[in-house]
Parts: sequence; structure tokens; C-alpha cells
Amino acid sequence: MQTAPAPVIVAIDGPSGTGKSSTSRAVATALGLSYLDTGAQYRAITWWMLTNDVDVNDPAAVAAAAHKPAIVSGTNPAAPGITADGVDATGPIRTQEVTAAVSAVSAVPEIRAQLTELQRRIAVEAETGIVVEGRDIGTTVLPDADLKVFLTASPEARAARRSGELRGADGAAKPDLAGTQAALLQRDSADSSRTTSPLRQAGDALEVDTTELTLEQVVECVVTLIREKQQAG
Ligand SMILES: Nc1ncnc2c1ncn2[C@@H]1O[C@H](COP(=O)(O)OP(=O)(O)OP(=O)(O)O)[C@@H](O)[C@H]1O
Ligand SMILES: Nc1ccn([C@@H]2O[C@H](COP(=O)(O)O)[C@@H](O)[C@H]2O)c(=O)n1
Repeated sequence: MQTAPAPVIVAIDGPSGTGKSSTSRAVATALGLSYLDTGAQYRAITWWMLTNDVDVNDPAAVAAAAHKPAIVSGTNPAAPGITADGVDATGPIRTQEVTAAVSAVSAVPEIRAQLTELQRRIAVEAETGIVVEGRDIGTTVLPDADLKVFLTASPEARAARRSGELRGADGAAKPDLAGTQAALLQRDSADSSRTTSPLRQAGDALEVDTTELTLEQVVECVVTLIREKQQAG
């Protein structure tokens, strides 16, 4: 009798705009795995704070409200929605207002403790395995992941990708590339310099520089790495 393969846990981390979400979703789809966007969870809790008049620049106020919203994440890579207190936040979490506030909220230790516990629970429950993406998955959330990948790309490439995305979203004129790049780097700097669980490459993570790669090439590379790990046992 054939036994089912053990669930595989994949951690994908990296700075903003390096392709974590696109790659993780495509890899999960290709291999029939679940998918978890932890950035969406930090965005959802930030959106809830903004909507409920919590001062996101007051760490004590954010900490006091950390346990209040119930965050529920979809793990289907084809449609990974998210709700905060039962309200669909999938669209609102992508606004500029949330993007500008999320690093301050995610730096608060009580917020990180809350979401880290939730992320571990979701990963354990994934029947066939899961691809989890974020900033501290390989270092803190899932240090025993079967495979850890750290995606990078030049700031220029990341800004160009993002500005194309922003233009496509609302049909507006091409946004200022320099401004987009500065905003990306500012968020990376805040995420890398916080005290609790900063953005960092795990010692045993494989770095994949995506600057000169198409999305398809990155996906193929990660799928190959996972298959190699599975074959190695
Ligand atoms: N290798 C690639 N080549 C070209 N474009 C890419 C590549 N990877 C991702 N993209 C595009 O770059 C943009 C950003 O990708 P994505 O949202 O997956 O990055 P991210 O690392 O998850 O970003 P963030 O951390 O800010 O959420 C998207 O428009 C995506 O389609
Ligand atoms: N594991 C994580 C994931 C995300 N964050 C914070 O959320 C912000 C938004 O993430 P996106 O991937 O949706 O851009 C990010 O800038 C971090 O502040 C985190 O701290 N840890």
C-alpha cells in the first residue's frame, strides 16, 4: 500500500516587491499546497486599527487592541481572501493608507505574538503542506520548515514591477518611479530595524535573486527545490 507523502512546509521571505506573493501562490497551485500570505494578516490588523480609530503610531494603544480583531485567512492559492472581525478586508488592505501604517503596527511585539501563533496553527493544519510567505517565516514562525527561500531583487526592478502594477490597477498615469522606489526602501528599512523578529534571511535559507528572472523562471526554480527536498527524503 502506498503512503501519502508527508506534508511539506515551505517558507518564502524577502523584502517588499521581490515577488513573494506571486511566486508563493503559483508554487502552491503547481504542487497542490495551501498558501498563507502573512503580510495580508499584518495589513488586516492594521486596517482594523485604522477603521476603529486606534492610533497606529502609539505602540501601547496598538498592543492593547492586538487581541481584539479575529483575523481569518483563506489558504486557497486561487483566492486567498482575508476577514477581520467577519468583515471582508481583501480589498481595503491594499490601500496606500494601510501600506503606510503597516510597518508601525507590525513592529509591536503583542501583534507579532498574536499573528505568529495563528500562522503556526494554520501551517500545522495544512493537510498536504503549505507555502507561507512573509518577512520572518524562516527565522521565527517556522524555523523547522522543509525549505526556506529568501527572494531578493534590485530596488530598480522592484520599483518598476510595482509601478506597472499600480498603473494597471486604476488606469492612472505611470507613477513616479523614484517615489515608488523610495517608499519600498523605507518600508524595508522599518521592517529590518525593528527589535522583534525583523526582516532577515535565515542562515539556512537559499537566496534567489529574481532581478533578471521572469516570474515563471522563479516559480520553476522554487518548484525544483521543493521536489529535490522531497526526493531527498
Ligand atoms: N520575476 C518577476 N519578474 C517580473 N515581475 C515580477 C516578478 N515577480 C513578481 N513580479 C511582479 O512584481 C509585482 C510584485 O510582486 P509580489 O506582489 O509578488 O511581491 P511581494 O514580494 O509579495 O511584495 P510585497 O512584499 O510588497 O507584498 C507584481 O506585480 C508581480 O506580478
Ligand atoms: N511575516 C511578516 C509579513 C509581513 N510583515 C509586515 O507586513 C507588511 C506588509 O507585508 P506585504 O508582504 O503585504 O507587503 C510588511 O511591510 C511588514 O511590516 C511582517 O512584519 N512580517
